[in-house]
Amino acid sequence: MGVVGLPKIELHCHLDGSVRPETLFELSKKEGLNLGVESIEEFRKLVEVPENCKSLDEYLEKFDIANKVMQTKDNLERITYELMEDVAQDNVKYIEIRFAPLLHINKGLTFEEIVESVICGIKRAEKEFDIYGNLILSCMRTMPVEACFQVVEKGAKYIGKGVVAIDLCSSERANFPEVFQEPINLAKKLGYRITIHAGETGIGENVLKSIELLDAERIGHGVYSKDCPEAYKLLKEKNIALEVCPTSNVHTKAVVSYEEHPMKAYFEDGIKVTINTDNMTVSNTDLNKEYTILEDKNIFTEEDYKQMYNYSVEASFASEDIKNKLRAYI
Ligand SMILES: O=c1[nH]cnc2c1ncn2[C@H]1C[C@H](O)[C@@H](CO)O1
Ligand SMILES: [Zn+2]
Repeated sequence: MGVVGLPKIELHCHLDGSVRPETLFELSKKEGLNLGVESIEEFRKLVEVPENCKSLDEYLEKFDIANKVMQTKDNLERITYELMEDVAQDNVKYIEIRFAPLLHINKGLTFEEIVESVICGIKRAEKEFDIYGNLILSCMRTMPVEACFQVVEKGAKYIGKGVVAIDLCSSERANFPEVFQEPINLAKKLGYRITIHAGETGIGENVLKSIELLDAERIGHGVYSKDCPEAYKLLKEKNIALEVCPTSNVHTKAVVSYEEHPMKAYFEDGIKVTINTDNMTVSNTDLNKEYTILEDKNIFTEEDYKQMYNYSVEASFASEDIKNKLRAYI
């Protein structure tokens, strides 16, 4: 579909899963991590998911090295800037980068230093490249609810100054929406937009609960929405976009193959499907690769691509001013 040259939008991209591999290798040596590898090829095997990955939980083990080096202001700023630089080369015009600030406090950085470093990286890249960026603060479902309150409360001062939304991520259990309802409802009151990872590798009911209890405006993945008719109905009625990440879904075994992914059926049924990378390094992908795979497998056409671009613009948490610029591209 010749999408490589077309403008693109990325709504679901984790910073720690998308560190430029060469930088990650360089920084891991500088930080003295003893990984027992000599070459970038060997190193890539440590940070990329293997084909035989069995589950989301196994996939999540691939973030360890990145989070060990993402513990200084300089590293956080540089990694963010380079991600924006790389995707700008791919003609991505707008990106929402997400990360979990509390994964970066291990060497004494304050919450403010962490978030401000990432925002600095975004702003520096915006000045140099033809791209805009915003930040989504992720709360880890593996951490206590109090940690989520902390992220929501401390991050609120950055709303409108780089931060746009709150997310819940990591391992998915059946009752997580009930567990995190209070801090996410508080986030809504404080002015954050809400996107939630739900129904990723199972448990379609979590999509329903994320909409009803957490007021989710977008759903991360939502692969299993079809298993919960009420959730499916609400996605349609409320125009809630799905942030689909095809290669990541194949890797986590959410689906057995691209062809078996329900994204096309959802799209044809009018659900607002958007295409994203999730983790460019862990899944060894980028937006061009995602669209090229979908074209080669005859899953989406160029017309579909344009429709999904429009869905991404409308579902983005960008200002109206930036949305207007994005609308003009296509
Ligand atoms: O696809 C995902 N589902 C759930 N959690 C994820 C996914 N990709 C990355 N994460 C987690 C691992 C990272 O350390 C964390 C913050 O970016 O988010
Ligand atoms: Zn994700």
